[in-house]
Formats: sequence, structure tokens, C-alpha cells
Amino acid sequence: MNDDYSHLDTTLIYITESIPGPPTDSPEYKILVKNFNSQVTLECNCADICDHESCDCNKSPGGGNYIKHPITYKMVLNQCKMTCTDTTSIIECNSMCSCQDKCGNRVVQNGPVAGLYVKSCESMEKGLGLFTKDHIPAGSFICEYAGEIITKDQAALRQGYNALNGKMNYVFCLNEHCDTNSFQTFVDPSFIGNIGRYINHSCDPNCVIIPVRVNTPIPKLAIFALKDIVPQSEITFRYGSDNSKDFVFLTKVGRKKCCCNSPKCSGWMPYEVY
Ligand SMILES: C[S@@+](CC[C@H](N)C(=O)[O-])C[C@H]1O[C@@H](n2cnc3c(N)ncnc32)[C@H](O)[C@@H]1O
Repeated sequence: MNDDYSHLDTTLIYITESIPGPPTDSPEYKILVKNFNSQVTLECNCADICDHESCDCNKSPGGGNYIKHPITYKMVLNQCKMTCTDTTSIIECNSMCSCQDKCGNRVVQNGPVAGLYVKSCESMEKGLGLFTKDHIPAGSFICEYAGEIITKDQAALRQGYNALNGKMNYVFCLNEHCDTNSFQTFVDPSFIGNIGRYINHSCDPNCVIIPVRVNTPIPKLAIFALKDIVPQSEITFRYGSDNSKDFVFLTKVGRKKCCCNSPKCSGWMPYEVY
């Protein structure tokens, strides 16, 4: 993965991809590690670059993910994938596939977009935020929200600690649905994470977070541009989805005032008790 970013705060550990959190004796943790070490079986036999017409990966339910941007020729998210929250929504080519790094179905795994930087936001309450130096076309992959993959119990403990101690909350819960089943993934970049940990919430966001699978069945929390983003803009996504509350930052105690400053601001940060 091509990721040259780092943290200014030397107490934080930079990782380019999510890793399992500290071990516990719980059965849930064992399942988490087992899933993390499992391999998605989807594979293609394409030489070099996947052929969109015949490639098995592109024909499968998790395929047909990216299209070439008409001006930049870089791969951007297929519009129909923008709202997917089911477990087969986006599956990229993986280490079992015979295609190469430049395959059009390898985007998130190749690392974040260039030109991101972290700075303090105008609103003190928001703290730091993630910004872009460059123009980013709609559908572009920005970066992963990477951190420690933790169990529900660990997530509750960490979030409770943050709330009690008035700290910012980084624990993110992703809910996915497949038929009648639903799956939760908890990621915490509080101490170990990537550049994605600095992305703030907005009630009128320019990005969206979407589950993307590469090698393991545990999804990467991938952030994509919802619209064209002009240079020096702050990168934002909605912490809770509009209707189903599929993506949530865990907040059991009260609700924080939202300082996104958008005309569409609801006044409060999203929350959900899980
Ligand atoms: C994932 S962190 C985002 C990065 C964080 N701002 C920092 O300085 O590291 C989430 C925290 O940022 C703050 N935050 C994010 N969006 C906000 C908003 N729209 N209004 C107020 N605070 C916000 C909240 O304290 C929230 O718990």
C-alpha cells in the first residue's frame, strides 16, 4: 500500500491498514481474529488488468465497482455503489487474483489520495480536521478509516471512557446487512490509526464511508468523494446515515453539539446506542 502520511502527535502509532485490537478471552475476539486471517475466495484469472466484460471479479455481486473518470482517467466509484451497505457491495481483486496492481478493481488497497493534510478547524470544538490541497473528482477514493478492529465489548468500554473523560470519540461502528443477517465492525483509531482518524462529521458532507473487502471478510471502511471537492476544502462524512443509522460513532451519553457550520446542520452530532 502506498501511504506516506504520518501523525504529528508522536504518541500515536501510524498504520496504513486496520489491525486486530488487543487480545481478550472472549469468543467474539476469537471470531474477529479468525475472520481477519481468512481469505475472501473470489479470484480472477485475468492477465495484468481485469477485463470488465469477462472477469469473474467484475461479474460477481461485489464487482463492477469502479469506472474510469473521463478527464483524469483514474478509477472512481461507480455511482450505483455509492449507497451500498450490504456485505457483497464492493469486493476488490485480491492476492488470489492473477491481475496486477494497476487493475481497475484495485483502488482502496493501493492507498490514500495524495495532497491530504491535517490542520486545526476554525471551530475549536471540532479540533483537528483533514483537508485537501488538490481538486478531488467525485467518486475518488480518499482514504481508509483505519485503526484497531475491536469487539463490541471493547468498543463499549473505550467509548464509555471517552464520554466520561470528555475526550473525543474515534470508535466507529459499521453496520452491514445481507438478507436477514446483519454484521457489525468496530474500528478505533484513537491510538493506532491512519490519516482517516482526522475526518470530522458534517450534516452536508462531501464524502461517504463505504465497506470495501479485499483479502479478508472484515471490511475496510473506505471514504469516497460524494462530489467534486475544491482545493483547501475540509474532508467530511456523515457519522450517522440518514435513515438506517448504518454508520455510527458510538455515543451512549448525550449528544454533542455539531459545529459543521453547514446551512443544513441539524445542530447535533449523530449518535446511536448499539
Ligand atoms: C474521528 S474524530 C475527528 C478528528 C478530531 N476532530 C481530532 O481533532 O482528532 C471525532 C471527534 O471530532 C469531533 N467532531 C467531529 N466532527 C464534529 C462536528 N461537526 N462538530 C463538533 N465536533 C466534531 C468530536 O469531538 C468527535 O468525537
